Amino acid sequence: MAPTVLGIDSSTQATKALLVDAETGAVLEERRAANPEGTEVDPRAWLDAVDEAAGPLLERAEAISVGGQQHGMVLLDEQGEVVRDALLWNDTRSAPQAEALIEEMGGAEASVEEIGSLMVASFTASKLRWVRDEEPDSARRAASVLLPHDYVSRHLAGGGEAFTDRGDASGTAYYSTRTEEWKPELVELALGKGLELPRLPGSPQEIMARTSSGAAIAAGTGDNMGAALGLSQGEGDVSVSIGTSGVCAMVSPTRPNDASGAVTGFADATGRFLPMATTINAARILEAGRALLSVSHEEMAQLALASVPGARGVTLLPYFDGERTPNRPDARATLTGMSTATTREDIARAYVEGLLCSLADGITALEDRTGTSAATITLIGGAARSEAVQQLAPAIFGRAVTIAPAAEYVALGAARQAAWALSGDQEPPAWTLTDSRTVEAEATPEVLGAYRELKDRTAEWASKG
Ligand SMILES: Nc1ncnc2c1ncn2[C@@H]1O[C@H](COP(=O)(O)OP(=O)(O)O)[C@@H](O)[C@H]1O
Ligand SMILES: O=C(CO)[C@@H](O)[C@H](O)COP(=O)(O)O
Repeated sequence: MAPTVLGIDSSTQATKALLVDAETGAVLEERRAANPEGTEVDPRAWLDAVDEAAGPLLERAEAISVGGQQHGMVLLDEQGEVVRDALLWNDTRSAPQAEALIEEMGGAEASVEEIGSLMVASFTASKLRWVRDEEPDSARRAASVLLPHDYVSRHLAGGGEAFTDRGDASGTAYYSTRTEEWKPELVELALGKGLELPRLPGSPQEIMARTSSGAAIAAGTGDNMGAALGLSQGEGDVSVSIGTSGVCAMVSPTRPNDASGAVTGFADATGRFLPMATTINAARILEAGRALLSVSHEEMAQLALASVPGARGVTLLPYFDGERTPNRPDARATLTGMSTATTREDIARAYVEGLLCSLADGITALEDRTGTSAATITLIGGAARSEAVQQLAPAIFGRAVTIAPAAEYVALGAARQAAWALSGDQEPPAWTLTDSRTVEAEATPEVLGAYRELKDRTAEWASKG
């Protein structure tokens, strides 16, 4: 019988666990548990969630791996106890600290040279600087810093030395994607003192630890790197994930280099790179629309599809919770173009179009900055289940879109990494995705045009204060 492996996704809204056949990638069982709301979270809640979701499956797995939301700052003291709540990727309070660090590093180009990306409030280093500035007691007590997936992996190993991987490390802003090493001097720059950092693997398929019952634990990775593995993406393939965050990611053989900050230059979990354009607002745009209209997901989709392209002049710039791409941490959403004839259908349509236009800008930025046209574009994530998103994406992106069958691709990617560690092979196991379908539609460039016009106009307002 083929061995079974366990892939875990500790993402912003939930922890998901998949028990998977290591040879074929077939999902044998799936469980989930909710993670706490908010951008500042007690990380011990993720351990309860992983116990609930993955606990009953652990004994059946020969290898395990954890994908997790990127960038979150988990600060621990000398005894390994939590110093303060984790600040998550979507917590924008450290925006001034990110600006200060860019300046201290020598400017935008120097930031990209050192860490592969332009520093923003999402990155762990800017959160460390915020702690230095605002909570000197926490800074004094802190002895080590972990990412969410490292913290969960260490729990499954029953404690001991923490470990991570190059993919998730590349989102900290104290790791060099050029030399593939930690940059402890950047931790010191950010926090005013050094911290212990998790061990990095020698190879992507290294077994980093074992559970108490002897199952191998792989290095794990950031959730977006996990999704690329779960989709078995090749070079030039683009995934568009619509979860809490909106992520356009392309697997690339070359180290990205974008000082504008539109595209971050992360590493992937296999030895390649994963340039990404990431938004803070994504699935929750539709949640906000649903709340406003008091409808279910399905009704929201049907309302949106009952309107017309451009929502009869209504345009949404969906920066509800501040935004990261473009870098407008203090922004709020703007809805324009309403008349007394505007209907519920038009509002629903504007919300779906606003979401898709922000992702279309992400795809354009990725293609521009990498100089590579997307070979394929695959939609994944919770809100990719929306019928309206599926039908309107090809019109707004102006090209064919692949709809992957609804599945937890981050957890599947973690399972693939676990199977890889178990086999010790040079390459991850070849798992094939079945049941993907391609959707096409007539392009509606005028919708993206209206969105971009509003985006430019509000940038002017922002710069005028
Ligand atoms: N049919 C649907 N239509 C629109 N949004 C949906 C649908 N099903 C789930 N979602 C949204 O997907 C989001 C969760 O997506 P997911 O990719 O699991 O997020 P994360 O990985 O950030 O925890 C939730 O905000 C939920 O409302
Ligand atoms: O900050 C980023 C990527 O840089 C986010 O994509 C987080 O990794 C959270 O992802 P989800 O929970 O939305 O999947």
